[in-house]
Amino acid sequence: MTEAAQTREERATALKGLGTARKRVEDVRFTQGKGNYVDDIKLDGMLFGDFVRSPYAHAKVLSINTEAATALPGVVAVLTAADLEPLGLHWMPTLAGDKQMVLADGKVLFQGQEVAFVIAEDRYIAADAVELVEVEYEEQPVIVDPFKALEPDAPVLREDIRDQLEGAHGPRKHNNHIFTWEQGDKAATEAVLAGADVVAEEMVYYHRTHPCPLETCGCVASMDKVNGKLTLYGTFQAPHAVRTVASLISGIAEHNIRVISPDIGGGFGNKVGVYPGYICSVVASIVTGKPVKWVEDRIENLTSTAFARDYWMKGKIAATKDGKITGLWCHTTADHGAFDACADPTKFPAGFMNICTGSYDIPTAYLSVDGVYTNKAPGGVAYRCSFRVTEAAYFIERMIEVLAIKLGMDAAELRRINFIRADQFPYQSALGWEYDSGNYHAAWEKAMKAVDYEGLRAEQAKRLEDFKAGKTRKLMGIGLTHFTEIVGAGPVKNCDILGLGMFDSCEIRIHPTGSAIARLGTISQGQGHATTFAQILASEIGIPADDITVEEGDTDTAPYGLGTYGSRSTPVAGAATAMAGRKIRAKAQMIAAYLLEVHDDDVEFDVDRFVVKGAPERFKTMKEIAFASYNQAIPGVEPGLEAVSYYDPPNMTYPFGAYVCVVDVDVDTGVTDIRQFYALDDCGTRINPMIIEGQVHGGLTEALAIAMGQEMAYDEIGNVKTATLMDFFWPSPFETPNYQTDWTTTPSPHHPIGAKGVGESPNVGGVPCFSNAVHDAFRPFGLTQTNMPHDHWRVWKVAHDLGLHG
Ligand code: PCD
Ligand SMILES: [Cu+]
Repeated sequence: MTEAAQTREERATALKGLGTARKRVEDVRFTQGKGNYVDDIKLDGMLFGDFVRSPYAHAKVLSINTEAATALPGVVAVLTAADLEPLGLHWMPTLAGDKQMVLADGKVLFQGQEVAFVIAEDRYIAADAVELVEVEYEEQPVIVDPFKALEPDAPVLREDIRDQLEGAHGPRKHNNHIFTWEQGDKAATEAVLAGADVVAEEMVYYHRTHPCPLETCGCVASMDKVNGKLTLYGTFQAPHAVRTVASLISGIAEHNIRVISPDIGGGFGNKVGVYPGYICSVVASIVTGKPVKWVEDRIENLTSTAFARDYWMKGKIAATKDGKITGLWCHTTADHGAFDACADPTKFPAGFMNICTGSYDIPTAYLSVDGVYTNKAPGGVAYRCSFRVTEAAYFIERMIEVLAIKLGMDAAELRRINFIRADQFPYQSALGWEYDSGNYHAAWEKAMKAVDYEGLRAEQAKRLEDFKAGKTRKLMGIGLTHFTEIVGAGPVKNCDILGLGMFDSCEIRIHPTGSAIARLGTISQGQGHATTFAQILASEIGIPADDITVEEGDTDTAPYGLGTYGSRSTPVAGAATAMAGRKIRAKAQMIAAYLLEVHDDDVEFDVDRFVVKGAPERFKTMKEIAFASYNQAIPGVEPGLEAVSYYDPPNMTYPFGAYVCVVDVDVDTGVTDIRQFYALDDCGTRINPMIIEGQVHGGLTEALAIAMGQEMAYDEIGNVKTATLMDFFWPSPFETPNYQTDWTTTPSPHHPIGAKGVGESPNVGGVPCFSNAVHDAFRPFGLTQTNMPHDHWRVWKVAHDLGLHG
């Protein structure tokens, strides 16, 4: 037997399990253009839908005339709110407990809002017909500023809930107010602020941006009237939740709905929500009896689907004169746009913003958030961050810098003094979280050493001297960040979406010849789940990763799960995968013992086999055991080798990282040159180092985009100024710096394999790091805070306002 000749190590290597830089199995298809995306789906007789959208940000809809459009040859129907109303589908519930118009019902509330849905025989006819629909609007005053929205005489945006004093998250204090969310101890925090040696205060704005995935959102709805089954293909990050919601909204029994997320070209939170296009396509398919495809274009994606951030965070941070932080206070004004369609676990209307004490041991803290309606697109998704965690990290990492300035202290040292110490974990934060594990000081020192922090500061001082002496026009900035993420939503006890607990699942079937299929409740959008989840299993059950198929995204076959976002797949579905694997192994142990004619306890697992304790030459490989499970009648053991696990995590996981960015800023042009970026990530046990590195590169590049240019900008009458990639910054390899990646490993104590998420971390840590670098360059000239994105114009303006242009 060849297996016997191999060493233990060789056998382990052959599995390509945990820790292996295994090449992504999905890329064989993707790099050959053989992916299967929603727009690749072509069904017999398929029709195409397209939207008439509002050019105004706030207007009454006086009339809609569809005659000319309907008369165009090839047009099948034009739907308006009046057509959806009898079905009760002209409005739909949002994930945040609000409701949203599917098609304009009497008025429009943001530019790009869906007004009518044209269904035609092809995509081009549909687009032509859109132009023929005549809508009469009466413009209304527009509010794009959340502070103005709360003024006493502000126009009422949401007529439908006018004077309604109670919202989904408690009392409303104004017609444009959505909720107030409070965490922590207000009185104690205010007392600390009042008695502190030093208090630094700042308004930190995290601008509105958009996930803008390469593939826009879309779906194909196919109602089979013969068997009563609806199949819905779509770019869904949570296919099972979509099935449940579709059933609840449409009244179609859930077993008659099949939701399929095929390959997805990037999600980044954009594909978590439910959009009018999905509802309209389903209705259109039911009405016409034909499959209906709807796929957005880029402008539609940017103007109408879920945005991210738009948080105005007013902060106060208190410390002793030698820099020990004593208290943190934050009030956030959250601009949610026209409808509250924020994607957060139900009990967290501002997501996990209460992780805003960051990596620091802050004894007293208070956070309040006011959600506000404005005439902008709805959404509020976690664009590469677990539910408002990037906002929280940006806030605290800016406040630390602002405090360092006030104290006249080095910002690296200020962090060092305040980090939660390794011996304090599990750490209970003042705003209610229990951090599972961390070693911040170790990560920080490793980072400082890797970049030669002292050396960088010396170089910076020299540069400043040269600048002042007129020898250079470039300033040097050093950006620092130590972030703590919170991912893995989440424990069913406090995390649900629309009442669905946020557990996740894995089901495994081992085939007679010893290969396997694993199905999960999550869905990859490019993360490489087919590669990594097979690796978890390879280590757990001793079957090579190459012999394990991982399948996700088809609700008819996959076990129920809440999907992929918030870096939850590894913490939750990854845990389920390990647990299901352990069930397989437990059964395999019984089978092995039977075959080896010893007691169950006398065999032990050894990489890819069970061996008789003390007699390693007597063993059965997992392959042999798999076959035996189908071929032998084993007393007391059911045939077959399958297992399923539904995993409810006991806690979140708390990945963290230490980042350093070095930038050269040309004060005359505002051009910034990121000359070094060092990123140390700790995501606990590392499943696939190569995938992790790719995730970090991707997340950092999105962070670069957001910090340095990407923005959803509106003018004062609500026109979207950045609706195409001409204006919306998408970094190319040209702007993207080289990244130096590094790691430490602090396993999660409660996760079965000790892994934490990593996909979002680089964005959460990256944005403050880039931004801090730009701020740091101007620190000697008195800059404490300026708004992102730090595009060339804004940077030039900062230099100008500081008098650096002579
Ligand atoms: N320790 C560890 C961790 C992790 N990992 C890996 O890595 C990844 C990731 O993971 P995670 O962190 O867990 O995550 P997930 O859940 O899977 O995913 C999610 C994320 O992911 C990221 N990344 C990405 N990539 C790509 N390519 N694409 C995409 O889309 C994306 N997205 C983004 C986002 S945004 Mo949200 O949704 O906003 O909330 S959230 C998110 C996978 O594969 C895994 O397995 C490993 O290896 N290890
Ligand atoms: Cu977020």
